[in-house]
Amino acid sequence: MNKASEIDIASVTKLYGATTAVEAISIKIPGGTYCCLLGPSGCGKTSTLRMIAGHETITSGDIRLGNTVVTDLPPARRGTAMMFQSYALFPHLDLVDNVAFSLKMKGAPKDERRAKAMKMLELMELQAYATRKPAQLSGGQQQRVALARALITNPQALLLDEPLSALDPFLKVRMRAELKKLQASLGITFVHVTHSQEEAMALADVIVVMNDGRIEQAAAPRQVFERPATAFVARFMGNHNVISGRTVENRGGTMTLVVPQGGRFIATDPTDEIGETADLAIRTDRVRIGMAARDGLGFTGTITNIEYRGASVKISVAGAGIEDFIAILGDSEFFATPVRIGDALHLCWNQEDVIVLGRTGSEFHQ
Ligand SMILES: Nc1ncnc2c1ncn2[C@@H]1O[C@H](COP(=O)(O)OP(=O)(O)OP(=O)(O)O)[C@@H](O)[C@H]1O
Repeated sequence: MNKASEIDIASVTKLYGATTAVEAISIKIPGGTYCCLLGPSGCGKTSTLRMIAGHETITSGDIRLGNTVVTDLPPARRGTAMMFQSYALFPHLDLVDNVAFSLKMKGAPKDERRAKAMKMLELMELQAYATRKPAQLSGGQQQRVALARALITNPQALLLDEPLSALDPFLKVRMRAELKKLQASLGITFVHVTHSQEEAMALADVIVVMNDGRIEQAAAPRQVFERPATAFVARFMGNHNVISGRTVENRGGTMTLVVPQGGRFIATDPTDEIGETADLAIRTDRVRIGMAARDGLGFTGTITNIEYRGASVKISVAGAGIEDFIAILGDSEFFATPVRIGDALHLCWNQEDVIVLGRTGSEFHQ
């Protein structure tokens, strides 16, 4: 295999007529990284992937792979390979011919391309099915054929467009582990488009969260989850409450206080300097029930819903101008003192569990 190459996306914009699909995004994906482009439908993930592959023209900006600016190169000359959502296998060809297809296009002799295709099928543990047609395989096996077909060109980067979406949930989790293993053993860069937070968290070294054609945050999964940069990222990653609050300067430094609309300051000191309003995130599993601790922040509301989830219980509370605030409690904690819908409940959390969020994605730092 080739040495893994960095992918440098520099101020890349994609317009389709009047529609801005991707707006001046910049990111460097280090060589050998498993990178997931994550975001809701229409945020520009696929357009970004297709521009890296060369299947879509770049309106402005440049893409570099290793030392080569590939902006104007055709797909076959970029050193990338693409695996499509639908696998795009040829139904009338057997597995060997499917896998060998791109070598045939390049004019490789028949013996050579069949030998290489067999090697790729062996890598994917499909050698026993070499003479079958794609329709005679399971979904997971078809996916491995598509991988073999993409990897036969010895790419520096493999580009995967929602590669797991056609699989049932059980197979999805299994193939996810296989993709991760494959990337680690090949050592090449994988760029994987997904709208599933869970998939991105499980696979990626770097998650690029996109929204409305822009990058909201690009960081390791743990950082994206524990330190979401914006309200969008916190909401999209899930398991966070996003509320409005104010930073307050006091003698001990900056402190963040929650100011529910129409409610009151909590744990504030009259001498404190009230700062700007900001969005705050509080992880749902960091919320506790009961009286506020001395430095504890919180509010009292009414329980609007309770969902049993096995190991945990999800409690929704509304009050103090906050419409829907979620607390996830361990099952034993919940059942020790069970509460019911309609009960009043005090929720609290610690100062160090408050994350101050940036306003827009423009504050993106690598
Ligand atoms: N060929 C096209 N012509 C016109 N508009 C397009 C075209 N392809 C994409 N778009 C628009 O560009 C925006 C970004 O689309 P893109 O497919 O990149 O998003 P996505 O995040 O991959 O979405 P999905 O998850 O639904 O595939 C959308 O508003 C989409 O409607």
